[in-house]
Amino acid sequence: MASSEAALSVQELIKKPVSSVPERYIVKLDHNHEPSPVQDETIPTINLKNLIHGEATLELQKLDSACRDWGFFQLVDHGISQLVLETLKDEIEGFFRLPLEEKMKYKIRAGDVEGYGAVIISEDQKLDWGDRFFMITNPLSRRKPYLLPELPSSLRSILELYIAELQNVAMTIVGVLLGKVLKIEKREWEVFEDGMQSVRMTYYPPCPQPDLVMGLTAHSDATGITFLNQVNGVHGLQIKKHGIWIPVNVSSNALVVNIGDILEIMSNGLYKSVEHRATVNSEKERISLAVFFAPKFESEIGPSVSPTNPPLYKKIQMEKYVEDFFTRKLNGKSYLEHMKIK
Ligand SMILES: O=C(O)CCC(=O)C(=O)O
Ligand SMILES: [Fe+2]
Repeated sequence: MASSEAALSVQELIKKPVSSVPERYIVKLDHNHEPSPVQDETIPTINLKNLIHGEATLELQKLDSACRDWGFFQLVDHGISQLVLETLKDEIEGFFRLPLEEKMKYKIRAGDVEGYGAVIISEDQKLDWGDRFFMITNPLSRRKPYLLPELPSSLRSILELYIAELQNVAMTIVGVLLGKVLKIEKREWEVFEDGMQSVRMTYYPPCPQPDLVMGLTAHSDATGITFLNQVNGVHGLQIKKHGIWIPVNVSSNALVVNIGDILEIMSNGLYKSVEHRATVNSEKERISLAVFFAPKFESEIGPSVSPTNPPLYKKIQMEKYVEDFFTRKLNGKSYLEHMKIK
């Protein structure tokens, strides 16, 4: 196997028993070894059914404070059936079990960020302990013909069903947050309808020295709102609160939802796009599926402001924003910093 291929797949790397982690994956981490009073805290739970039907006002207040204080919540009663979630799990597990040659058909091509594998910018770059598959799924015109359309058909159909259902859930939540709570005019947030949608599937193999590596480097999501499905129920996600990394424990079948940079911008800083990262463990593989929603490429993104609420962020064309973002490496919240009016 050529060295560039070895770098593409941690799953391949650990097929031969390894007792120590190769240098390229070793990173200095601020694991919180000291007990901290906030470590017992956990992200709020929001019930989608209640948000729509039941005690909507109470649930709406909970959602509003979750997005202000945490930037994260777990969503239950989201309406996505057990059957869909189980089929999705089987299909994604099956995909990562395919031989490397099969997965390499989808490998990231030079200069691109979509496809299977790691985005390698330099030879001395540290690598995450995880194999990723990232692709844009909407608008249809942006789908790379050799990615989603070429996936095994059973995986493709369940993914398409899942992302179509999530699109509705995302629209409901964006409508509640920006429309009902923040009273932003519909024309400003309906840009999420038929907007940019992308998907990242990640396979994190068990690691002999999990404290030396990172499954996914700390970052905030550049998009609007993200739905994370812990496909095989293994935990590993951590979020940064008051400078401390807090592990996120999710109930089974709940989806983790988080505010991305664009919703932080549109809410003029009221809702927080919080840094998060994925850790790995020595026993169990972990699989996650993140679906990202953002405004249409033709729209302009910027904060909704009033005379008493002056803008804290710049305005930018969505097309330009995506282009700028994809040319940078994931690095904390650096891109959002660049959008701030100083
Ligand atoms: O796998 C995870 O838990 C986190 C994934 C994530 O944050 C991302 O794909 O942006
Ligand atoms: Fe993320």
